[in-house]
Amino acid sequence: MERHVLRLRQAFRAGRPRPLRFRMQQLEALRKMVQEHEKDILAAISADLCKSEFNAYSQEVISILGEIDFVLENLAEWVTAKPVKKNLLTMMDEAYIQPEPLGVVLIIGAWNYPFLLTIQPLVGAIAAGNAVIIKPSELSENTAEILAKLLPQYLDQDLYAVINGGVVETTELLKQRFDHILYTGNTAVGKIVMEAAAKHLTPVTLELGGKSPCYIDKDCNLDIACRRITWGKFMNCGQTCIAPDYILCESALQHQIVQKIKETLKEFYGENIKESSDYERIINIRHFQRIRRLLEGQKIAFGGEIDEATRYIAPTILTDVDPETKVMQEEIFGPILPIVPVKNADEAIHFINEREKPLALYVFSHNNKLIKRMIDETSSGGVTGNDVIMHFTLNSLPFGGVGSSGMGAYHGKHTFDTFSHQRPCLLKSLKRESANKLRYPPNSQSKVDWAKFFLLKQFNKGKIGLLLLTFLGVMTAVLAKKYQAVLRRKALLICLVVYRLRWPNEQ
Ligand SMILES: NC(=O)C1=CN([C@@H]2O[C@H](COP(=O)(O)OP(=O)(O)OC[C@H]3O[C@@H](n4cnc5c(N)ncnc54)[C@H](O)[C@@H]3O)[C@@H](O)[C@H]2O)C=CC1
Ligand SMILES: CCCCCC(=O)O
Repeated sequence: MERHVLRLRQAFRAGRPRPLRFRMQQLEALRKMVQEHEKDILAAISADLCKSEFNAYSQEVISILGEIDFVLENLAEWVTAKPVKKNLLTMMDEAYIQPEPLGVVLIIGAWNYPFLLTIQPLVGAIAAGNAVIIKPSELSENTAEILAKLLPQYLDQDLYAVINGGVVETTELLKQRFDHILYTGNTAVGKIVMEAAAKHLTPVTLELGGKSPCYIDKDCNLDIACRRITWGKFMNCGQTCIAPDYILCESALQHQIVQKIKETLKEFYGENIKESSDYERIINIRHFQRIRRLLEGQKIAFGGEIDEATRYIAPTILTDVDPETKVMQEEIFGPILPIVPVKNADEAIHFINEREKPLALYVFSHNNKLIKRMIDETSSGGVTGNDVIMHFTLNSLPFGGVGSSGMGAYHGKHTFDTFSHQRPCLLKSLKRESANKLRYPPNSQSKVDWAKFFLLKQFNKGKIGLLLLTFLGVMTAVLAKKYQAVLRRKALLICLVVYRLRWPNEQ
């Protein structure tokens, strides 16, 4: 592990990933890899998740190609230094923020969208000028294998490496020093990552999980709500971090919801869901057993069929769920949809707020004020109103968690910012050294008064005042340059007179 990190750090220190042209070339090469090996990538994702190649493309590959195109279109602007507002003391200086790469960064991916959740962070890490180690999840072994095979063929091997392995290898890797770690996975491991990172004071982005609530108001378009919930809940066999984990609604709505979801499932997956090429399977036996145990003691309103041999669990809806039962105590991360009856929105807000902050919140209602109220009175990583999951697809929105659902965010420019240091730069002029006497010892009341003058907020507030002052400042500089010290004192005296007139009582 150490030699991988050392090799990348040496290449980073040599400045290799820094030039904009180089970054663009690497991103274009990454796009070329995806295009030239689309079939291999789709086959790997499909094998890992029993997923159709159509679904593998629309859920993962298309997002990566879109992300690369977006970054290539905007990167030249992102890397450019950004001038900032100045004050009177720096009026004649150069002040700006320069984004700079952090160094060698680590991306740890998860298995449920194994290509998307490793490559999307990689795009931003390359764009920001870093060297990158990727550690795909060992549970999606086919995707991990294809990444290890293809990336070195397209990207600079001294700057971008894939290290495969499970807990042992990841634990070893986490002993190394990185300049940022972006981890996607469960909250328990997120704590392990953060603990390891703390030893090196390494900043982390933790993309974790949680139980994302979905409140259905009695005043909503129930047909549309049930269609969209069905899509987001049962996509990838429920193995989506921002899938609606459970529904909160008035008890009387449950039956209609079950019926409408049942009809939608038939429309989406046909009479025999198990035979549908659009319905995936649970990733492994361990997760299959875990999810099956969540069904114990529950009232199954629809579904419930399971087949261990093929790791099939039917889309299943539970009604009148007791919040104290196991299915409501852990992230489901599977095709089980509990409905927990609440009296109204107040009770729903209370229910949500007495639990850990979720990764996503969903509210379905015709009443926009109610949606905004639920947003204002709860907290979550992100929100989609009258739909589910879709906030993930808009890369102008930072995607991430809060509290136990994670910290930090990425997507689009937010990934570039996550993997950059925003460096403040001030280039002072060597002129008007005399003005610096104000800050040099010995100090005095007069110097303090001048300091107030230059830094006093109220004075800067008035546009006229600022314009006048700028004019006087420029005049002072011009006069000082042309007529030496004599006039300079007069110019400064003029400033003082103006200041005293404007604020006669200022101490
Ligand atoms: N916020 C987000 O964007 C996403 C969050 N998730 C969350 O991830 C979870 C599902 O993924 P997991 O089963 O955790 O994926 P996983 O089992 O693949 O683990 C994720 C990564 O952590 C590593 N890992 C696992 N145990 C470890 C340990 N003890 N020490 C060091 N590294 C370890 C694995 O090698 C893997 O690379 C769910 O909670 C889901 O909500 C999943 C996808 C996206
Ligand atoms: C296509 C949506 C992918 C979202 C990543 C996740 O929630 O696991």
